[in-house]
Amino acid sequence: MITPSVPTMAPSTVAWLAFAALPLFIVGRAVYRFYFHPLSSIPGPKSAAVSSLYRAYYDIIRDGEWVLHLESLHAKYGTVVRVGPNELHFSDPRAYGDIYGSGSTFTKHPMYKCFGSGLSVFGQTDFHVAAKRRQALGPLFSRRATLKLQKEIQKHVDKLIVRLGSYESLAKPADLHLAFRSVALDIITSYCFSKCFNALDAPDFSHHVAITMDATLHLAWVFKHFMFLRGLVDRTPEWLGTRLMPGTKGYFDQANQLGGQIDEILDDPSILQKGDHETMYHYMITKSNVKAGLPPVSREWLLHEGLNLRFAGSETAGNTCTIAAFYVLRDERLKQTLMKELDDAWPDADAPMGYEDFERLPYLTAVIKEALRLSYGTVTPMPRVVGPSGGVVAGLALPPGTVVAMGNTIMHTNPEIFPDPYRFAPERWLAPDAAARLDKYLVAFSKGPRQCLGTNLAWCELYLILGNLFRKLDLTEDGTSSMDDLHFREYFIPLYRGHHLHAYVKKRD
Ligand code: HEM
Repeated sequence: MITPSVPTMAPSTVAWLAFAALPLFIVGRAVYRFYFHPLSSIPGPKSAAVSSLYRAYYDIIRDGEWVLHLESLHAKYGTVVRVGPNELHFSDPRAYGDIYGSGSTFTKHPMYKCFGSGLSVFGQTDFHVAAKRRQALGPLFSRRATLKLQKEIQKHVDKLIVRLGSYESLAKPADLHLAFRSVALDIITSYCFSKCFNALDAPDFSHHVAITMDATLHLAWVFKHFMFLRGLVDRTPEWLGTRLMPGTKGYFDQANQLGGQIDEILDDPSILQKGDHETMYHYMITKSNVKAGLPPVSREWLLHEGLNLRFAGSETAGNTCTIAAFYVLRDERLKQTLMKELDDAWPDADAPMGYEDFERLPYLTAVIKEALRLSYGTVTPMPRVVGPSGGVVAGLALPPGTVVAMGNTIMHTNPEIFPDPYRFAPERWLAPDAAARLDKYLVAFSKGPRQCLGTNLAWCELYLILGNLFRKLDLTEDGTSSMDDLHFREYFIPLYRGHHLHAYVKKRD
């Protein structure tokens, strides 16, 4: 039988055709996105509607300037802006509850994988898996567990005060920003792993993990837009990775330190019984994991969880303390009011004063709330994806798959909720109706099913650090800080561009 010959094309012809079709595809897709996409009626910049490179430009080339740019977009286009081909950003406060609130079933966007801890609670995009993992790890961060481990936290706060106190005789200012990051790092590592990083021991608080974080985070935005690079780095041997991208050194250092501990525990889980207190390992290996119906724990999963807890728990708390100290030290009246409240409530500074005692102090509480408001928690609007049956945000019906977000910065600087929003004013939290009126708009820990898992621990830490600091030390800003120092690059958390806050220190009785 004779088979009819099928005309074939030379590979070079196929390549040429594909090459010629590419511009057609790009133009065709741009026309679709601009004129026919379900979001085409939503206002926004034309280039954002046609390509996600618009956002990449602000993230990577402009070095974390997206949030700054968002403000101008809302000023120009209104309360809802199309900021990407399939993405909307909102500034209407009602949107926050719809996107993140307790009734929301929107999932986290896959971009969360860019941080390299995709197996952790934080990195879980699937709603149900995340809920199970939160259930397993949650008890470690309950209020009861935090109160029980308060002594552990206090130990590191005491060390912070001693280390800062030593600057009195050195007659030079202390770098408070690094000091706060260091104490937060020590608290979180000893709380979660029972193995402290001892960052407070580093000369001038210059622990390499606290310092290298900025470089590591910069890479996250490169990975976010070019996710294949994340996979490549994860498979690259450390010696090559750190040579090609020196910014990954901090990540590898932490992964090695934590990985060593994980290996020891996986080799012999019985060593967990010898520890001083319960850690994330107790909850993930031996306790609720099984009950929650989660798969057996792996080395990689423990590593991702550990790296994430370290990150989530240290930079955020450190930044909040920096913002509190920055504003308190610039305003003598505010500083004296805070110190007087602490002196009256705690006349003998050698007597114990715990978390629950500090919680009863209205001015300190107001200072912390105001510091949370102006440090924002996360500054990148946290992207969520509308589920298969569609959704409604601030009254707007949205098709399945739409990416939606509303940044904490936008909420916290809304002048109708917080008049004169860039002024640090603890008094706004002291009005009789403030709790009912304002608390719901303080979203530094986010809201709903994916809100911060470490909220109790964070509050405890903030009370103990700031309460002890302003009761036991008299700090005077060294005269080198200015408001410009608070300009930040937005890399999920704020990375402050300016000079670190420094202060001269005197001990108080
Ligand atoms: C002042 C301190 C803190 C602030 C302002 C803060 C803020 C936040 C915010 C805004 C989120 C939501 C992120 C998102 O959805 O993309 C979050 C999530 C999270 N935080 Fe915190 N956080 C703080 C401290 C802590 C501490 C001490 C821990 C404990 C180790 C912690 C653990 C977590 C975890 C595990 C998540 C992920 C929750 C999930 O995805 O379901 N955070 N945090």
